[in-house]
Amino acid sequence: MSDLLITNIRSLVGLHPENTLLLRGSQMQKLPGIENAWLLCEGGKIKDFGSMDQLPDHLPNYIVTHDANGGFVFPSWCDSHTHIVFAASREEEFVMKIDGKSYEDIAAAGGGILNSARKLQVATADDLYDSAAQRLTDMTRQGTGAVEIKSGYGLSTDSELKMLKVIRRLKENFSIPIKASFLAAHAYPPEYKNNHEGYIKLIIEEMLPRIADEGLADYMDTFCEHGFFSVDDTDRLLQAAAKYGLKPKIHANQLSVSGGVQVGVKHQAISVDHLEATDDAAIESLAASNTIATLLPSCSFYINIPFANARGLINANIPVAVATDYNPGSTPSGNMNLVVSLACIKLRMRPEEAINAATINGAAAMELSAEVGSIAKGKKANLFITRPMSSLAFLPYSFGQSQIETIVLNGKIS
Ligand SMILES: N=CN[C@@H](CCC(=O)O)C(=O)O
Ligand SMILES: [Zn+2]
Repeated sequence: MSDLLITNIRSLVGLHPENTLLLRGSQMQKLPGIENAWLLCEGGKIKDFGSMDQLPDHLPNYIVTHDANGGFVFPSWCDSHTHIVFAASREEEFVMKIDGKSYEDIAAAGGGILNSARKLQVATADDLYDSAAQRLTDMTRQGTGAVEIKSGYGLSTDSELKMLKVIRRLKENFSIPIKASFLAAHAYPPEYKNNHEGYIKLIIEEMLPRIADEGLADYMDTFCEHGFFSVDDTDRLLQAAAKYGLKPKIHANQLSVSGGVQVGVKHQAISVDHLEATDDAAIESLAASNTIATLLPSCSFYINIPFANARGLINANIPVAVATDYNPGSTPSGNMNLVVSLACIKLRMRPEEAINAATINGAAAMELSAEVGSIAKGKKANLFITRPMSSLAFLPYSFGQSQIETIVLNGKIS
């Protein structure tokens, strides 16, 4: 692996001290950096960095030099909430939404998650792998360097295992860190419409042991929402998952105040995600915990639901992450640059806060912040270099347009 020296960096961004693994509340305002910098990658890791007036003059000649030419260098985005394994797009629902149907109307009409499940159940593992690999490649080209991927469109033992095995193949074939979450509790399949207990039992007694046995998941997820999985269902599922060492990362308070935040906190969830409908009780419960609030502003944008109360969460000293929620129904986009812009525009996060939420806190929401999410010696050299920009704020300001010029993964220009 040839080593890489990046020179003439206008600003090297995200230099948190090596022991910083998570930023809470007001800590998120700080995004330390070095102006006019260089950065050296060795063996796939960040070896050293400094200011251009202290550039080491005797570097071995096997080092490849890349002139950033006044661009900024950022740690890669860490996208901690995605559903990128799916069989087909759902643009017919997009048109229904334009015609005024809500997310719940579409789900009640057999669309939504059940629509994706029907298509996934008949798809081959190879086709699922190929389309997910294409999505993941596109995401890395847009600056993402670590990702979490959920099951949840299988809704049967065989199909959930099929999805998780596709995620395992992605882990094997991509060089970026990938975490897998088990989300069979995403919707009740039609055959269990009137037998919720039967489906919960199927998850607990049949799916979980097999998934744990084959080491197919890192986390347990549930869609804790009225009309989907109740607080009691979630409580039982998270308790069962804990027996197999699967920590929770759950969907909570997306469409209504569901109690999902509190049940997640009760089970020491790594993160509770969505929170578009969060109330004071949810904020209080998070403030007294180590659980991360992961906000998904491109989902709010796309399905026209309220944006999460990021300011309330940050003011309560809660760690906030942002992620894409890339899925075929509520968010058909894996673009973290857009997420960061929406975090500023719609969640009223300052650029520094939004960038921290999309890097170090996103990494923490996958328990990866010792490895990625900031520029620190010894961390994986997953970064991107922008075009020359007038300031840091130009990145989210220029929404919908990518400023990224060069991607570096494992210390190599890719
Ligand atoms: N809300 C639950 N799951 C996804 C949407 C899934 C779908 O509509 O296919 C989400 O995070 O938005
Ligand atoms: Zn989701």
